[in-house]
Amino acid sequence: MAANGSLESWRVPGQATEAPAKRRRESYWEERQRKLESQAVDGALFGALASRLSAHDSDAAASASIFRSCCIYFDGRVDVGGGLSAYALSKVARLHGAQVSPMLAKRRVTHVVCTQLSGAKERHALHDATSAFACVQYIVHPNWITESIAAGLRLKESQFSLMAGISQTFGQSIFHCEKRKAPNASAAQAPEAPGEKLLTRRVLAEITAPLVVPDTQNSREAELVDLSDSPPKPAAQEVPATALDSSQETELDSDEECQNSPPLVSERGQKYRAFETASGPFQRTFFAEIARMAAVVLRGLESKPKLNGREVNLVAFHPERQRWEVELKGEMPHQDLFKIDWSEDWWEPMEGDEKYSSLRKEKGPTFKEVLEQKLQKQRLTDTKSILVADCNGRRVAVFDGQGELLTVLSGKHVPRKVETDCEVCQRSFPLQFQKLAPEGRTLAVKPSCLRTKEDNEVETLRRRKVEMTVGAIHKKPELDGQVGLLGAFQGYANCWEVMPDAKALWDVKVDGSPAPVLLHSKELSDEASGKVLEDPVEVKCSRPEQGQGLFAKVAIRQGEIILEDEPCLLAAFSLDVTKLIHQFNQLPVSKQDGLLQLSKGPDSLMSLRCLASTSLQVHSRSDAQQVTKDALLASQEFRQLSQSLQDQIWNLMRIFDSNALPHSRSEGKILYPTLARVNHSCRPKATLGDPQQVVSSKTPGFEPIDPLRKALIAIEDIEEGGEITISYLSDDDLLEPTQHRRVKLQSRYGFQCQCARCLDEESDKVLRVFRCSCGKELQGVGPCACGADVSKLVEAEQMHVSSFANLWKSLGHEKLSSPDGLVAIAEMAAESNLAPQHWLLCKVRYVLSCFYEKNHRPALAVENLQGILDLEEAVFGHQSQEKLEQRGDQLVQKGALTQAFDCYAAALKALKQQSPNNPPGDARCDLIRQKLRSVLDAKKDEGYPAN
Ligand SMILES: C[S@@+](CC[C@H](N)C(=O)[O-])C[C@H]1O[C@@H](n2cnc3c(N)ncnc32)[C@H](O)[C@@H]1O
Repeated sequence: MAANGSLESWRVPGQATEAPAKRRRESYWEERQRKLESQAVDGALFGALASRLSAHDSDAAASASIFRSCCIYFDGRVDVGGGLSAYALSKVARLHGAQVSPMLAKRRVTHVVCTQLSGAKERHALHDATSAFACVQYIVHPNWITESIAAGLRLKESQFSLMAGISQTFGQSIFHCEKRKAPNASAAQAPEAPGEKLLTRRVLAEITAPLVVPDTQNSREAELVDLSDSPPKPAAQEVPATALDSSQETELDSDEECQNSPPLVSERGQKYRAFETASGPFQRTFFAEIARMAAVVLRGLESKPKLNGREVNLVAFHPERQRWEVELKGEMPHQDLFKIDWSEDWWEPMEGDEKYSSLRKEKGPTFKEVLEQKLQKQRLTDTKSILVADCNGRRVAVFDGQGELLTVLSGKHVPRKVETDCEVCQRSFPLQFQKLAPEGRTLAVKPSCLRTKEDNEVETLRRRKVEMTVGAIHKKPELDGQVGLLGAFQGYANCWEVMPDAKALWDVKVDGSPAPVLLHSKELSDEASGKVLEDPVEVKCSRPEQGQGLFAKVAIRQGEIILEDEPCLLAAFSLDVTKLIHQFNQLPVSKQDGLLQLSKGPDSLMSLRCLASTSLQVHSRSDAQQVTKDALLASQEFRQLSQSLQDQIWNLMRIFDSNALPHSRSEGKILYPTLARVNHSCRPKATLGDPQQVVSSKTPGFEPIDPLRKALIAIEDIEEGGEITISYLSDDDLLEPTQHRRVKLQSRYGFQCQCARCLDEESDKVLRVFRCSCGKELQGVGPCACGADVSKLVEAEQMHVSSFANLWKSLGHEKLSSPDGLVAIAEMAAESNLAPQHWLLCKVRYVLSCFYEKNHRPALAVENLQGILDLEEAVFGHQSQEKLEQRGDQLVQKGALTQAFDCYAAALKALKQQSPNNPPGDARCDLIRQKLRSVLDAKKDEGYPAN
């Protein structure tokens, strides 16, 4: 086991290979790169090797720069056929100025050294060769290194290129320049994907051949494409080859074939070069922008014949699919101001393109400024609306009403809402999107496309309808234009669940259940006000003694599900430390950081019973003992860790111990990151629930709902800004006076409760009700008008409380075999001036009630239950659904069906008031309804009318 100072290094053997989150992976590779770079190259050893390769003493200074600016990645075994190993090659290459990368890092690795390409790698390389964003320049044989060293200079890669070898199998040398030059030969075999906007390879050839370079070999343009009314055409051959920029010239310089190829030049003066294969039909690799506004007419489409004759703009060529993206002309909705554009992740403005240079600048004109300028210039009239098209949230294209591109903006300049002061268009343009006609461009755009519709019946945010317009969600175009209801707020992820609404306007079913979609609050806006929805809660400082807490940012109604939280750590009560740390290590760094901020509680574990692990033998405590760090230190393995690692592990255990919650579907405890911020109150505003409704999804793009998520439900109205609290104690414990509650909280959770109820000195009055010997009722301990000695009342109270506690300890609730002990306490308490509504009497009688119910003495059960129901009413202002239901059951046993019916009805009402939307409540409601029905049936048998 590593003894360094990082939790990450402390992994469970055999589990470390599980796929870590992306950021972990990055940091892993960064770490490896750092280590690699910090390893010194043994100059004597590898210098000697280099000398042997070059057969003469190389000039150290000159040879050190042979591979300067090369970053090499060794792919697979390179010593096939008796060559040097990747290890030795990397050392000599580094000795000669190269950098070596442990992974094929994008835009970093310049040379991949390998002896052969597998089919997959070959396809990848071919794809790269046609991509505008190829990351590797050369794929070379290891001899390139050894022979360069032997020659004392960096030899031309083309002599060692594996791609050149492949190109020969095509009968023509098409891959002289490894980077960005070849058509995607392998993609010809790629399956044809369906899609409205992607045309087949045949049509691609039909479109491109006449458009850019007349193809003398395959002159089919006349029958295939009619360009007569398709302005503007890119002036493909008008700009001389000398206009090539220097970087491209460098790439092309050694390549005769490339120099002979005519360069393609866009309207904006950007330079591209087309390459061709001898074997395939004449085709070209365009970068997106050259084709962007090029217009052609479609001919010969078989799959979509009705599009034949339509004018389209070419948008981009996807070499891997051999398809063009095209834009159908004339589809821009003129009345509606907005239009969807493409998601073109691989489009970027070219270096040196003045028109687009501002897009990359940190500072520059804002979208509003540019738009205003453009609008002024254009002198738009009312009949000329503007169109704002979104490119996947990264760029916004602004068109005038005629479809002319006015400007394109990206990054910071893309606002959510555009406001213009323009004379003509004094309007604001929220960047929302409209669905185009079916053949229109409807590619996925960012999920910023949701808006809410005012729902008159239900005012709360939660119940608003959300309309998803075009391309609302990546990968889920089937939801476009559908309507759903906002579901639960997901605390940690800051997401709302968008659930299908009651009218089932969504047709999205997963495993027979509607699938939820997670969207950030900021992706949902109110149609009426244009306001982006706010998160309903925030974590902020509570009272100083309580640390942080969860607060309502909007008013929350009783019964609302405030949020649902996903589990992030899970452990059995018998905590396996190693597993806990392993789980922690698997979390994304941001989540780890969040967890480490949580409150740690006392410096001992309060709820975890025992520590056990295969690799960390730390054993248990008796139930009464608390686990301290010393228990861990008893383990030799733990002692071997560095001090800081020991502290981190101990802290993590404390955090888990003081924040984890039980779940009805789990045997252990679970840490919920947002719920861990909810403080305790003895008069709680909310409660926790385990949602029953579990949706598992096998549909790509849909996340299944985690069955272990936990809901936070308001049990009272919570005003905006109010703290949301729950009770860490049971309902029965809450019916005890402050001192008792505080002792319990201290012993179970290690804190002194500072809730409003505990701080209110008067709050116990309602629980401690005495009857003075003069017959007067006293609320709380205070002098009676009759002058009687009240200290006797307090003494008597203490005595009865401790005898009840002792009896309870010795028997336990379940083991009660006779009511005698309890009856004795109740009688004595009543004699010593405790009023019937005193909390102790109510509690004693409640236990008696349970006993009698179990022993089929319903009349006594009913009689003894009433006290605690009254006490609940007095303390909380309502009776608990559980006890009402229990009373209903007892009354049924007693045969008092009418009263039982009333009780069940009250229980149902209490439950619905508490949680009208609560999934667990639904199941409980059903149960009570069933009971109500059976009471009705029984009453019918008795001859009562069913209503
Ligand atoms: C689950 S955490 C609640 C969030 C915590 N306040 C925080 O800052 O992360 C439980 C801890 O919060 C504090 N706490 C919660 N309710 C409290 C209360 N009513 N009075 C005092 N401290 C409280 C205690 O320190 C307790 O160990």
